[in-house]
Amino acid sequence: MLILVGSGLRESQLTREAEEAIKGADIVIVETYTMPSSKWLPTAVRKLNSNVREASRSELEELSSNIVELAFKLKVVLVVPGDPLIATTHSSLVVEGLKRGVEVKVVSGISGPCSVESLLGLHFYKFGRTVTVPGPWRGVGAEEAALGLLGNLCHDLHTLLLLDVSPEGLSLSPSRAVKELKESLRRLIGTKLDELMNMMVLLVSVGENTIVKHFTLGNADSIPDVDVGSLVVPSRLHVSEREFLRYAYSVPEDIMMSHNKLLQGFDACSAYSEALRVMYSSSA
Ligand SMILES: C[S@@+](CC[C@H](N)C(=O)[O-])C[C@H]1O[C@@H](n2cnc3c(N)ncnc32)[C@H](O)[C@@H]1O
Repeated sequence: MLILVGSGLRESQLTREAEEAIKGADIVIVETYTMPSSKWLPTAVRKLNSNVREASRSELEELSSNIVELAFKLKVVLVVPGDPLIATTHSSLVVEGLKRGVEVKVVSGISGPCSVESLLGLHFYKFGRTVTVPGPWRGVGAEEAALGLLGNLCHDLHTLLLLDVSPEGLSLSPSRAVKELKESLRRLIGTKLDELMNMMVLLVSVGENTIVKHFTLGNADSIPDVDVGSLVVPSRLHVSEREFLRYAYSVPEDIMMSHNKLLQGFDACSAYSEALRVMYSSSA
């Protein structure tokens, strides 16, 4: 049997179901490479089971057919930070197991990206496509992320931007992510980017002490660095969303009102079509 277990974001978020699965496993594999802030995880898992192996990305990729093989005879548990299937590639392991007739179970965990959306108090139904800002180690620009953002703005939807994690397990810094995003937006929409410089961006790092900082696209120099974080560009904020941000995170009302005014006047759909045209013609 193969069980994918989500650990949540810290030890106190390990569910009873997760603990039982880990305790009852013949072998436990732990990966921490998808989340830079999960260094606590192997120690927490070893408190519940002594047969624990830590796997890097390449080890896990190499091991994946062995994992499925082992799961025919043994109870194999793969522990993943957050939720095991949100913004990770582990669904291929589930499919591989099912294809080969192995019993597969998934134990959900509290997820970083989901917690970001939840804790901001923004309307869940108003989130559009989630994108990842790639790190310099990928050797590609952030055009895909920029397109996703413009498409969401065109549809009046919020955008969650995840920060890429390097093969060594380091997160792209928020200020570098904004720099990459601006460079890509400039390539795609040229001077229309100037109209977005006062657009509000939120940096969110969910933890025991959740951090929410607001800044503008044009003024991202003072953003703090965090171990793990996400950026959110809200679409036009509803009054209930503004109240939440104001009372929970002290985001000033005048900043949110000028953000709304800016988006009201910005023709996001024409910027989006221009960006698509640039992308399309440069890749043709
Ligand atoms: C590849 S995703 C993995 C998500 C994981 N499977 C989960 O469910 O939490 C990792 C990205 O999610 C975002 N993220 C994860 N945990 C976070 C947290 N505690 N606060 C803010 N963003 C977080 C960051 O952008 C991070 O680079």
